[in-house]
Amino acid sequence: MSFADFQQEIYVNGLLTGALPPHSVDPAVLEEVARRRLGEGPYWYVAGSAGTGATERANREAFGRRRIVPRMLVDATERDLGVELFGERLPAPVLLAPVGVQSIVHPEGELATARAAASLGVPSILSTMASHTIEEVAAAAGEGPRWFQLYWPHDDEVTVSLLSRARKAGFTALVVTLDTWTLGWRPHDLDLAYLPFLRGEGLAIPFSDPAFLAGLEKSPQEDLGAAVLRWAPMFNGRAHTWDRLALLRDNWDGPIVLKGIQSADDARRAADHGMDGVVVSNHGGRQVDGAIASLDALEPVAEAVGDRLTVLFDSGVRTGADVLKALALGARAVLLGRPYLWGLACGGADGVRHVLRCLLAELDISMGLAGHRAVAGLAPDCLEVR
Ligand SMILES: Cc1cc2nc3c(=O)[nH]c(=O)nc-3n(C[C@H](O)[C@H](O)[C@H](O)COP(=O)(O)O)c2cc1C
Ligand SMILES: CC(C)CC(=O)C(=O)O
Repeated sequence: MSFADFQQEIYVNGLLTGALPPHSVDPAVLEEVARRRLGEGPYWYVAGSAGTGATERANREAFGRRRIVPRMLVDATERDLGVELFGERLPAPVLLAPVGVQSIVHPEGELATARAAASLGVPSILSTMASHTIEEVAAAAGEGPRWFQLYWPHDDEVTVSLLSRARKAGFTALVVTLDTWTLGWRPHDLDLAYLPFLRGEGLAIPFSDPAFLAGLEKSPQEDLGAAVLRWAPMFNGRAHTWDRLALLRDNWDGPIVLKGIQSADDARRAADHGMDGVVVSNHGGRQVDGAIASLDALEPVAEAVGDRLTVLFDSGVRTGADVLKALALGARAVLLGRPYLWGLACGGADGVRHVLRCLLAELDISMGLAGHRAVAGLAPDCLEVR
């Protein structure tokens, strides 16, 4: 079955039973429904971005400036969206981005997300700041591909312990997020004084970690304040430096991908330091207000290191056509962020699966209509820049 069949399934269902799709196929409508279901704090925590929102808008505008140039009389009836990442064959060039504290959106949080992604063979990247433990999420993912995202603690014993747990639980690739060593200036969260972590949410992974717990006199359940006070300075407030990557290399025997790269120079340094990949990302515009659009950063990075590193992309992907554009500009695959959270809010695992199926169906159909049989054939000349 191709991803495009989802379109036919919706029409045929409607014709035969009168049933409409369970959720809108329009990401903006889904966000609006989610907004009505969520409280102000959780909604804005997910939807919000840094400062005036200029970076978040720039992310979208950069997609708008690029236009697909469809080619005719090409037989692209049969398409293969498959892609190989670090020796693993994936059915499509899409992963679910690491998103912390998903319990503020749905009680099943990362478990639901992992189940939905696994049902389509798509990797979901588990955040260090999850509402469920590494081991619980691994069990939920079953046979599905698993990647782990590290918020890198300033405590080597805790770092090594987290890596060893993730490896033991079957996570194959490590994504190290570099752009959020301290939180960006987020006006909505500040006005609502809403930060879920300070209430102990999203801390299931450190709070179940033997090396983290060893530094506490009482368990987090007995003394939440003390546990949060141990956690906060360990994870937040100070950046690591390039020389420290050796610790991760020595303690992770799979691929390591640096997330948050926006400059070709940093991408070259990543390659020089023995990394395997980068995610060109500005964290969905949540960190540096006025930063360049992530899509504008992609082509220079891909040109600089595309032959040395696996280049992934995120920030601003909303539609299948967006995925096509990012692939054409040099990404091997893209990470989807906020849209799947809206699916999670509206329908748990089914909602996340719905969002993924819509995105992949639209990608599949857009590829065919633009005359492309495989993602490997996409290149910058498939696009025109305004
Ligand atoms: C609510 C929320 C929480 C996030 N948590 C994390 C996280 O724990 N780790 C991480 O590396 N990135 C995190 N991100 C960033 C995403 O991984 C991704 O870079 C971003 O959402 C992509 O932009 P998009 O939302 O425009 O698709 C988070 C994003 C959101 C919206
Ligand atoms: C700061 C993190 C724990 C979560 C995150 O990455 C985000 O809110 O953007």
